[in-house]
Amino acid sequence: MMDRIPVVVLTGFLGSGKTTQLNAWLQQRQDLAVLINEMGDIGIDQHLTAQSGVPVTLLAGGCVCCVVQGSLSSTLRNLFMARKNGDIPAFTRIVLETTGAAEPSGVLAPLEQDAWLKKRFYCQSVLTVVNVAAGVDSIQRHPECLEQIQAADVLLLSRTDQVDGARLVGFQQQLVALNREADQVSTPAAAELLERQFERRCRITGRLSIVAPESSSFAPRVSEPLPTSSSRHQLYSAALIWAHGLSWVHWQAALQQLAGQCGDALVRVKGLLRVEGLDGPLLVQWVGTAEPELTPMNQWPDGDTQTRLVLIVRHDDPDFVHQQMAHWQSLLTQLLASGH
Ligand SMILES: Nc1nc2c(ncn2[C@@H]2O[C@H](COP(=O)(O)OP(=O)(O)OP(=O)(O)O)[C@@H](O)[C@H]2O)c(=O)[nH]1
Repeated sequence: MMDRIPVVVLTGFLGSGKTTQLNAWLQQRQDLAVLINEMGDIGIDQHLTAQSGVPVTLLAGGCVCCVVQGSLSSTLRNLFMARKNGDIPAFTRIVLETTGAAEPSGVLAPLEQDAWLKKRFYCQSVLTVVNVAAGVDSIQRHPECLEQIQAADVLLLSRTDQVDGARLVGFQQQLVALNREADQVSTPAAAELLERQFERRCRITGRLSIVAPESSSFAPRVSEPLPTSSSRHQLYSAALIWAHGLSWVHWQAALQQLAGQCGDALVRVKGLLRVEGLDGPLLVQWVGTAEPELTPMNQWPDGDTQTRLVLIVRHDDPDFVHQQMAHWQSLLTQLLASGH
């Protein structure tokens, strides 16, 4: 059999720190190809990925574990052929950054079920980023978090800078109860991790051998059967593309309004905002109920100076996110019209 190309699955809940970890690897390694899967219809992450010269492909519009599995298969085929024909550098492995809602075994299904792909690719590892500051609450609230932790070969602990030592140790023990086989490593993890092989996965024809949790106290509160549509997660996204800009102060007020509208349902916001007086966009990174992080960027990553923002909520009504976005957009229009 020809040498197969390893695929490393980088997963972790929304906003846990996947792109941040990926960027750290891209600064050290030129021999990767990267696939970035985003839930929303517009991609933000590919603009935040270091300009490293490695091939980066965006799979937008849904989760690779269910909605865009077909796109994953065709993208892997295209990458294989482009590499073979010398159209792109001869990468040694693929890093697949999933959406924060992905179920890792669903992500791997095309690699196991498609005979053509199976001959050419294999899953080398599942690396799961866990936001230590969000802690147990996040695991209890979001069933995806638990699935991702249990599927991991290695747990990459992010935001260790935001918790004290005792809390970190306590949380690590709780993670052992959920997946006792996975090593725990703080981010940014060294790039050597990308080489590590995990025997149990290869032996069982690439299938995940999920480690059963010892403790039931982490059982997710939402325990509905998992349908295969995009609604399986009760996580829904809406995107805004807006040609206009506002002052920084008005953007802050508008973001507060968005938080008020969505309440506890708000899970993740990220975007590039056009701000009057700034050459580049204002990068918004907002995870759960924490304060939004607003960072001015020197320049627009792709020359497109429109405001772009993705909102992700957890709600049982799929229309909720669109209603909130429509409501918010009318607020933005009012702010614009008010002449601020
Ligand atoms: N303080 C701190 N912030 C972090 C750390 N890791 C990530 N962040 C911040 O957390 C936010 C989200 O990080 P990302 O790397 O974009 O998270 P992600 O998992 O790729 O997000 P999604 O793709 O939306 O699921 C960003 O503002 C990061 O700067 C960390 O270890 N410490």
